[in-house]
Amino acid sequence: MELVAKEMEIRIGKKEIIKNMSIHVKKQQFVGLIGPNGCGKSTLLKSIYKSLTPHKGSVFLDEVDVLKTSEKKVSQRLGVVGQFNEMNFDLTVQQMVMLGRTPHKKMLESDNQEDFQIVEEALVRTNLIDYKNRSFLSLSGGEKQRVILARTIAQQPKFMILDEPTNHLDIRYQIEILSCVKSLNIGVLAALHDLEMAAHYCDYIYAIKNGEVYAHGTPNEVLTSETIEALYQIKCQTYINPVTKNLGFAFGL
Ligand SMILES: Nc1ncnc2c1ncn2[C@@H]1O[C@H](COP(=O)(O)OP(=O)(O)OP(=O)(O)O)[C@@H](O)[C@H]1O
Repeated sequence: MELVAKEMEIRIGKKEIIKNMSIHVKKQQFVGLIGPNGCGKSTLLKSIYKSLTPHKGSVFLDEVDVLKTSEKKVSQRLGVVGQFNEMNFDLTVQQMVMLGRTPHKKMLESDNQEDFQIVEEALVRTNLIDYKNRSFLSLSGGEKQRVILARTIAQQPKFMILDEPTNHLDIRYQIEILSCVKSLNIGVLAALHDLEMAAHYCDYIYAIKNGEVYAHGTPNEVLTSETIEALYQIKCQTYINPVTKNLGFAFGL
């Protein structure tokens, strides 16, 4: 699916958080949002997945007018992996992942064989099969994050939004999670802090500063020393990472 968010404006109280921002994610593209803390990445994403209502703008997933469509219909297409995954009641990992099937079900419809199969596959993809019967609340932050990804995969979305999906994850799992999402071959819009990960996984990047698009283009076009210095107010030199053979970054104040 393609995502087109046009001329978005979001105010919280009197503060203008997002100012006339437009984002386009083409079919099967992995698009990154980068930018300093507080620049508006999460706010923009929340308005796209209907957790916050923008003051102006439109969001379309193909022909679906997201802002005017019910949450259930949107979540049959759109999956979200957010930053915080706190819950007050406990479920097993399998039950948590099964919740991903909810948008596809009628009220009180029970889980069928196909649902269990889809959940099993999502657990395998996220390396969680051995955790199936563990209590969700007993998991580490990184393990919880993988369960949330598994739940989103079980939702079988046609488009995915990720808000710093690799928070809490060690380097191996950062790579595994992003590779797993990439292998789904669906449109993805992801807020990412790690620039090397962004360089490696993104087909296209929007750099955000003070609620506006500061630069956009391919990783090579956007992730230049000049742009990074201007975004984060630091010194930066780019190089080719000898291990990944990709763009690498050296930082200093
Ligand atoms: N409910 C709120 N009330 C007041 N200000 C808010 C609220 N939510 C967000 N903001 C402000 O909006 C700005 C953008 O926040 P947002 O969380 O979108 O940034 P971000 O780019 O995702 O940051 P980070 O990288 O730290 O997650 C920040 O200055 C934040 O303090």
